[in-house]
Parts: sequence; structure tokens; C-alpha cells
Amino acid sequence: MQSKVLVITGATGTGKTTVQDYLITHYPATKIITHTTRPPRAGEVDGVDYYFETEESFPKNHYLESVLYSGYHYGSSQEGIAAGLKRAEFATIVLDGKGAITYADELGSQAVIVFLTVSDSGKLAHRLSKRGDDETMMANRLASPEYRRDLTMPLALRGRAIQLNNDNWQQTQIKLDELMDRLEHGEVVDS
Ligand SMILES: Nc1ncnc2c1ncn2[C@@H]1O[C@H](COP(=O)(O)OP(=O)(O)OP(=O)(O)O)[C@@H](O)[C@H]1O
Ligand SMILES: Nc1nc2c(ncn2[C@@H]2O[C@H](COP(=O)(O)O)[C@@H](O)[C@H]2O)c(=O)[nH]1
Repeated sequence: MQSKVLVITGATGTGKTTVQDYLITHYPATKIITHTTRPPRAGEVDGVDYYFETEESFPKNHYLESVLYSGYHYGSSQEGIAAGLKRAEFATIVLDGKGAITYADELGSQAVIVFLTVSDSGKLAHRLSKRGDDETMMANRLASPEYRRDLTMPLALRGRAIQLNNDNWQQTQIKLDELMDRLEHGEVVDS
């Protein structure tokens, strides 16, 4: 059976990476590592969290898609996707809203798109701060058009993405377990 690609998207701080970590820890799921020119945060490791690139090295990869997000380049390479898909039943990838639309268009039913939300976007700054984000980078990000855009599901994903609220991590885990159970049983999951 063809591996499913679980695309996790939503605004900054909604919990995309947390969801990805949960899925790769609890399910036969791999992580598609993407590339970025953003400097590493404390504790981030090259080749684990991202392939950290320079302005010169970034364009040398072969991308399915790439975007500019809050002043930095991000992209998912054909090589990274192939490596992720080769090894497991599910491959997970964290993308901004624009990248998620490209995946929905390019991969069709192979992609399962999960759009994360929180009820109160005012709480996102606190989450980023708790994560240890640099204050200036955080302020720039929260002022970026990409941040604002990804707070609501893009029109192009309506009817194609599952919206999942992540106000409460315990409840989110239950919802993820339900989703994975349905996918593992080969069900087509509706949005
Ligand atoms: N339900 C939740 N309640 C409270 N905090 C949460 C919840 N889910 C995740 N977090 C915390 O919020 C912070 C941001 O989460 P995470 O890094 O997963 O977000 P993200 O969507 O990947 O962000 P970004 O797009 O900026 O990389 C982390 O410190 C994480 O532990
Ligand atoms: N379209 C893509 N978006 C990506 C990719 N890798 C990460 N991202 C998204 O960028 C922002 C910022 O990420 P951060 O790690 O700096 O907080 C976030 O929305 C990610 O989901 C990619 O290859 N393509």
C-alpha cells in the first residue's frame, strides 16, 4: 500500500511540531526533514530538526515546494520526501499553509492534511516564549503576513483538510489516536 503523508499545518505555536513528535513516537511514522535558512533555536540539531542552510546552499537542493516565511527560506526537498516515504507506513511533515496547499495539489489522496487551531490566538505568543524563542524573532514572526494568514484554514484547503483544535494537549492526543486508528484501518478520512 502507498504510504500516507501526514501534513501538519497551522499558525506558529499551534503545536505542529509537538503533534509530529507525538506521531513519530507512537506510530509507524517517519519525519520528513525540511530545509531552512532560519538560524537554529537552542537545542535544535542539523539533520534532525531541519537541514540548516545558508543563502548560498539553500537553492542547491531540489524542492517540491519552497516558501519565504517571516524572512527565511523553507523548503521540502525531493530527496527528503523520498527518504521519509521509503521507511514507513506514514510520513509526517510540518508545513506552513502555502506548502500544505501544494502538497494537497501534488499528492492528492496520498496526503492527509491536518490543520491545527487554537481558540485564543492571543495565547500563542506565550507558547512561543515558553519554547524559548528569541524575543525579536518572535515579534517579527507575529507581525508577519504569514502568521496572520495561517490563523484560519485557507480557502484552498476547505473540504480537503481536517481541522483539529489544540487548546488542550490531552484531548489532542485522543483525537490523534482516533485519526490514526482510522488511517491504519484504511479508512478515507473526511475533513
Ligand atoms: N495544547 C498545548 N497547550 C499548551 N502548550 C502547547 C500545546 N501544544 C504545544 N504546546 C507548546 O507550545 C509551544 C509551541 O509548540 P510547537 O513548537 O509544536 O508549535 P509549532 O506549531 O510547531 O510552531 P512553529 O510553527 O513556530 O514552529 C511548545 O513549547 C509546545 O510544547
Ligand atoms: N512550506 C513549507 N513550510 C515549512 C517547511 N519547513 C517548515 N515550514 C513551516 O515554516 C514555519 C516556520 O517554522 P519554524 O520551525 O521556523 O517555526 C512553520 O509554519 C513551519 O510549518 C517547508 O519545507 N515548507
